[in-house]
Amino acid sequence: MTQTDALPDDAIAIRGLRKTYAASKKAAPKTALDGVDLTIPRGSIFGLLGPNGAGKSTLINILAGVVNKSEGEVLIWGRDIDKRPRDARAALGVVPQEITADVFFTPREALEVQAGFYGVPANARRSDELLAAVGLSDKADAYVRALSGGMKRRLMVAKALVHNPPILILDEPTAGVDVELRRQLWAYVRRINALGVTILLTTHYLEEAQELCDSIAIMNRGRVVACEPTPQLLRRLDTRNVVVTPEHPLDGLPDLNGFEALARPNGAFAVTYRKGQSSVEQVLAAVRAAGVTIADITTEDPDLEDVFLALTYGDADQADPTKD
Ligand SMILES: Nc1ncnc2c1ncn2[C@@H]1O[C@H](COP(=O)(O)OP(=O)(O)OP(=O)(O)O)[C@@H](O)[C@H]1O
Repeated sequence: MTQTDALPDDAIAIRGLRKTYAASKKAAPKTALDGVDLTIPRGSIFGLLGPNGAGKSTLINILAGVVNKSEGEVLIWGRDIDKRPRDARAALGVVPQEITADVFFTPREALEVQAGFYGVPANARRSDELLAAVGLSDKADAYVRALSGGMKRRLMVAKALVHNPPILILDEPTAGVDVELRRQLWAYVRRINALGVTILLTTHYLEEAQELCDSIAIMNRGRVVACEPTPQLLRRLDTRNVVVTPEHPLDGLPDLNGFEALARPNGAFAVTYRKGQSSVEQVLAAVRAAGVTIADITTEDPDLEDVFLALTYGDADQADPTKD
């Protein structure tokens, strides 16, 4: 980060981003990003969610300079990746998905080598500070091969920060990590964010996005289908389903005086109501008023998964994005 740049409001600003991978002998051209607009505010922990094939890796790889975009504008820390590619990339630290361990180095050496690679002068290096930030001070001189999986991941985070980038990208940081380790890693991500680093993370785990991120964008089939502050997204969850199994099979779905019924297997139907506005009692009254004798009822609280599915798979006419 150079001192002369004013702090931008947006850590990353993306407009009209498109990417079509060229056809190969075996495959037709593939549009991975289909007009993405995304703004990641400075200082945030921003989550990018989406099913396999949604375009998350393509987007991250364009930011990292590994994949060329087809169209659109990308500013990283206010720097256009077409006009100032080196400056733009210098503002990023990227932690890749796979653990890459430097088995012959100690964590401190690994950070020094990485700093050398980025041309960080010796007097500006802060290996010890970074090791402390990720909780590896007491392992500074251990062999990396002796570190646990979680420690190696934390070392990778420290390595991505050696050139003091204002933005850290974490690609699936906790894939395959157990719950305890996941929580530990989240704590380190929060700590780094508190030090002023903007975080962009991709994840398949809704729980992770919900816990960690102040804003969440959901991608599907190369587009952003939702982008909201996390509490706003969670407010969409202010609903509950009542699942009713009628005593006798119905000819069709009952008319429930304003409530909508959706068919469920085995002759049951579900009614969704907003918790603040109605109650189970009102739903059941409408069901009885429609002449339905109730054999059984259950209630369900939807979670982020339901919002996610509704947003990403809601359009039944579209092909499943996970099937190429
Ligand atoms: N090098 C490539 N050549 C051709 N098509 C590609 C290439 N890389 C990705 N794609 C296609 O682009 C689409 C988006 O893939 P991408 O990897 O960006 O999605 P993703 O959201 O990161 O998925 P995942 O969570 O599985 O990593 C997919 O249909 C994928 O098959």
